[in-house]
Amino acid sequence: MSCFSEYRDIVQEGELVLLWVSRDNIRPVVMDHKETFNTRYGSFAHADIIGKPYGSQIGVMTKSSNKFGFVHVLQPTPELWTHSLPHRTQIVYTPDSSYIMQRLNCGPRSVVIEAGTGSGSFSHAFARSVQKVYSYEFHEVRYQQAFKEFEDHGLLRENVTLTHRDVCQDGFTIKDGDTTSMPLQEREPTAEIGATAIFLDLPAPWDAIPHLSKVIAQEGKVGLCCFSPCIEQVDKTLEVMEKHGWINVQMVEIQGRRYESRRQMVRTLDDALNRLRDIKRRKLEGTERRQRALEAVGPEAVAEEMARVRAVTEKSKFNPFGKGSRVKEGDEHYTWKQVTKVEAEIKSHTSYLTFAFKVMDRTRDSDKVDKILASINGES
Ligand SMILES: C[S@@+](CC[C@H](N)C(=O)[O-])C[C@H]1O[C@@H](n2cnc3c(N)ncnc32)[C@H](O)[C@@H]1O
Repeated sequence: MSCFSEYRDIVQEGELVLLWVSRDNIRPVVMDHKETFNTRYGSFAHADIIGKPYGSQIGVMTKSSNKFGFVHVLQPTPELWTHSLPHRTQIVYTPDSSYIMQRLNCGPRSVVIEAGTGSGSFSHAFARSVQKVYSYEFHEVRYQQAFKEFEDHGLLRENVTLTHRDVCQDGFTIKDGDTTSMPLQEREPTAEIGATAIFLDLPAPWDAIPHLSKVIAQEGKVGLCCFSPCIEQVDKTLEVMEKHGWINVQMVEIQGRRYESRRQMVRTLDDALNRLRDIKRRKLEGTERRQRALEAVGPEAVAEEMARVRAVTEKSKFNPFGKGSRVKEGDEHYTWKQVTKVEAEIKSHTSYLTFAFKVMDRTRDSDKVDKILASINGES
C-alpha cells in the first residue's frame, strides 16, 4: 500500500516520514538508523525516531546552548507532502486542489486524467481520493523523477499510471510501445481509460482538449478543469471547450487567506477621559505624599513607601490603553467586539480555474428516470 493512504502507528526503518521543524519547514526523510537529521535546532539521530509513535515530539539537547530542540515526526499526507515536496515546477496547493476535486465530483469511483504531472503535488492528492489516476508528463527528466518518486511512495503499485507523453500532440490513449508505468498486458491493444474527471495544468490546454473525447467515460457526466495563470489562456480555452461540446462552463479564482478571529475590548471616549483624570489625580497624590513623607521621615522611608504604592496600583488598577494588570480576553466586566485580522497570504497559486462538463450519451433512459422519480415520491 502507499505510505500516503495506509495508517501507521510506529515509525519503522526505511519509511518516509515528514519531520516538522516549523510551519514553513517540513522535511521529507527516509528513516535509516545510521543517519542523522541536522537542523539549526540540533541533530536528530534517525535511531532515536525509529520505534516512536507517529506524532511524537523528538527532543535533543543542543551542545552549544544547553537548550532543547524539537521536531515532530509525522506520517505523510498529500497536504503535508505539498508543503514539503522537492519543487520541479510550479505546483498546485491544497486550497486549489481540494476545491477542484470537490467541483469535479471526485470520489472513490472516479477515474482521473491529469496533465502535466509536474512535481506530483496534485497527483498525490488525487491518488488518495479516487479509484484511478492517469498522469502525463512530456519533460523526460521530470517524468523519470516523478516515476521514481511515485514508485517509492507506492502510488504506481496502487492506483497511478504515469506516462511520458506530449498530450497536446499525441493525446491520452496508452498503447503498447509507449513509455509508461502501465503493465504490458493492460496496454493491448489500447488501454481503455474512461475518465470521469480531467485536470489540465498545461500552458496550452486548448491543444489537449480535442483529444479528450476518445478517453472520457461514455456514460454519466464528465468534469474538466483547466488551470491557467493568464486570462488570455482562459479565453482560448473557452473557445475550444465550446467547440468540442463542453458545457456549464464557469471560471473561478481562489484567493486563499487566513483569518484570525478574536475579541477586542471596546474603549470609549469616557475611558480615555477617566484615564487622563486618573493620571492627573495620581500625579497630584504622589507629589503630596512624597512631600509629606519627606517632611516626616526622610528620603529612605519615602522610597520604600513609593515602591509599595506602585506595586499596589500597578496590580489592581486596569488601564484599558496599555500598562496595568492583564485582562483576560472576553472578561465580562468589559465590553468586547468580535474582530478579524487577515494574515499574510497562504500558499495558493491563484490561477484561473475553468470548469466545464460533458455528457457523451445524452439518450434518456426512461425506465431509470421513472424509477428515480418513484423513489423520490416514496412509491415502491
Ligand atoms: C505546472 S506543472 C504541473 C504541476 C502539477 N500540477 C503539480 O501540482 O505538481 C506543468 C507540467 O506540465 C508539463 N507539460 C507541459 N506541456 C505538456 C504537454 N503538452 N504534455 C505533457 N506535459 C506537459 C510540464 O513539463 C510541467 O512539468
